[in-house]
Amino acid sequence: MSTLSVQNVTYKYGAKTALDTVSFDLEQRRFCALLGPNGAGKSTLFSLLTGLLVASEGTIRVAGHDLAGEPRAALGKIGIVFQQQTIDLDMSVAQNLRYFAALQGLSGKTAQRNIDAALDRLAMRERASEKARSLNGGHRRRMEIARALIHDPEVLLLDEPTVGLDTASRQAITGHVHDLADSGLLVLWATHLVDEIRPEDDVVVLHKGHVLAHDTARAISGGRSLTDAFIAMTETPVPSL
Ligand SMILES: Nc1ncnc2c1ncn2[C@@H]1O[C@H](COP(=O)(O)OP(=O)(O)OP(=O)(O)O)[C@@H](O)[C@H]1O
Repeated sequence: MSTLSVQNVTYKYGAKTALDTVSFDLEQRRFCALLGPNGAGKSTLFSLLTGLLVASEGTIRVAGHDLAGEPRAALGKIGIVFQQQTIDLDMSVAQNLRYFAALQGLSGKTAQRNIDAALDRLAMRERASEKARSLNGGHRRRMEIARALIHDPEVLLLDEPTVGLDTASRQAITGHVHDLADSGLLVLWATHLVDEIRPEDDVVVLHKGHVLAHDTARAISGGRSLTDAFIAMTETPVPSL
């Protein structure tokens, strides 16, 4: 059984088809880049995976749970880091996480244990008492990733999580998230930046609502750089929508 299964998913904004019969299966303990240029459909797919939008056609299963039929069970297995920052700058790191834990129905010792574990996974425990406002952009992002792990999900979704960060912060975050995948999570990382992807990572190439390729970055590159392979692929005409 796949940890995340997307089968023949189609989504239309009115007459505009944003995703057209998109299918892929992903396993746990993998880092998968959802790679696509602007307008490819990445955000639309994330909105479907998190239940913000409902697919016109097709099925999504998370850890064996059908998103349409068992939304609570399916969504309970997902952690999400949105592209836009969603933290309270006037609260401390720990307060931000405690608030989120409460929303997840966690309290007391269980909440504290999960918060400590999540902060440890992002090397953020020593920052717990600091106000979020005092953190730089990279540490704020790490706090948001820790927050997405509090309820112990199996799938971690990140929507272009390094936008606006400097090179050192980007490298730190891509490193930490690869470590999370190595420790057992399935990571789906939406990006249009090929330098965030390692040769052994999975890549789903999305373009104009179609999956053009799904393989390891090394296989997709085929001896070229991933950048050259991506450009060649996304210049290839696909069925017009
Ligand atoms: N609310 C909307 N109404 C109509 N069309 C939309 C809407 N939102 C997105 N689209 C269209 O759907 C397609 C996919 O958009 P989407 O935002 O999912 O792509 P993306 O890969 O996330 O792009 P970006 O990297 O720019 O965020 C695009 O053609 C976009 O113009």
